[in-house]
Amino acid sequence: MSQVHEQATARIGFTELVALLHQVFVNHGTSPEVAAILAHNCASAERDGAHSHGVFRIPGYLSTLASGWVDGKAVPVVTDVASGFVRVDAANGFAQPALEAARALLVEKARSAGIALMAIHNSHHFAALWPDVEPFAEEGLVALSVVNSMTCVVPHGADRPLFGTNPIAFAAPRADGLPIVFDLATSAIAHGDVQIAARKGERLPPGMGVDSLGQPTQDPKAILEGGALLPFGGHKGSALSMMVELLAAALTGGNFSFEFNWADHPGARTPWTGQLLIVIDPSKTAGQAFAERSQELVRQMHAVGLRRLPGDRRHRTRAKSQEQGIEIDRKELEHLQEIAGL
Ligand SMILES: NC(=O)C1=CN([C@@H]2O[C@H](COP(=O)(O)OP(=O)(O)OC[C@H]3O[C@@H](n4cnc5c(N)ncnc54)[C@H](OP(=O)(O)O)[C@@H]3O)[C@@H](O)[C@H]2O)C=CC1
Ligand SMILES: O=C(O)C1=NCCCC1
Repeated sequence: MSQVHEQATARIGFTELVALLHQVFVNHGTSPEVAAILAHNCASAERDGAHSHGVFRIPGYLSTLASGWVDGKAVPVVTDVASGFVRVDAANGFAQPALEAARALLVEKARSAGIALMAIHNSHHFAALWPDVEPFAEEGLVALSVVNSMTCVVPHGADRPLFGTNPIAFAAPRADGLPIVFDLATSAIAHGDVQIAARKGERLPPGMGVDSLGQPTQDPKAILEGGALLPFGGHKGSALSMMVELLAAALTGGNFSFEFNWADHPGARTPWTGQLLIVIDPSKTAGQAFAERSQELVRQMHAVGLRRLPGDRRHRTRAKSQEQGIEIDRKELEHLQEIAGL
């Protein structure tokens, strides 16, 4: 006897997913302007297969909004501090609207001075970092960004967690291709991927984290329930994570990953920290040569046998999503439609 099984996944177009998420955010307390920015960011991550920061994050966004921990209607305050320095108070809102509010000024400064820095504080970053840097490289600029998160990583040589998973993202233009972009947590694995593994009942590779007794474990639940993550690459990743705390928190006026207490806001999930962006106009130092030089570097990397550049997997997934629609868990999609009121 044949059985008809419902497909486990469905496909949705990018514009449709943005519209759906926009409605979800507005229904849960954000302004339409904030909703537009978050919906685009979250749908872009899902489109590119960056699942740890795509629609998987929606329940976290919504419980955070419901808890009152973050202001979904915050209006960022932009201060033009100096020739190469923009400061943004995100006003206890999400980081991406703060970046959007100051983007034009940052680009103008980078183009006139050759380099400009944006320091965002009082902000919540709950997303992938590459969407914050990639657009700059698409307009010929080099961009670097760091953001700190919440305490869950044991510094190399220490006994207890202190750092966040603290990602670093970099983007640079190249002559004959998409910008070179990497975006990586300084922990051995992103917290989001540990949550996804726990949900799926999968074990992690060795070297990712420790249990509540500080013993190495491959059980994601043991990491999430009283355990902690390790930095990638031992003392090297630990030093980079420390740098992220200094740049994203101490330099911006934001919280260190260990400095906020969300106990009064049950359901809150987003870290209330800071973000730093540095944007460079390479034409000021290298003329038009920079994009040619970065292209040459890629050519030589391929010549020595490299098959995958950072960003290649994402761009392949993006192309497939654009052709066939974004593949998404059917139940998750139905839930989003329900909470969007459709
Ligand atoms: N907001 C926050 O506070 C935080 C956000 N995050 C986000 O979590 C996400 C995941 O981070 P993480 O798990 O470290 O990312 P990954 O380890 O999956 O990937 C890191 C980078 O390396 C590239 N890459 C991966 N494998 C290879 C390979 N075999 N060869 C060449 N390049 C490769 C990726 O490109 P590709 O994408 O093409 O695979 C990506 O640019 C990031 O977007 C990060 O911003 C993490 C921590 C905190
Ligand atoms: O995956 C991670 O690690 C994080 N993502 C969003 C913010 C907190 C940490």
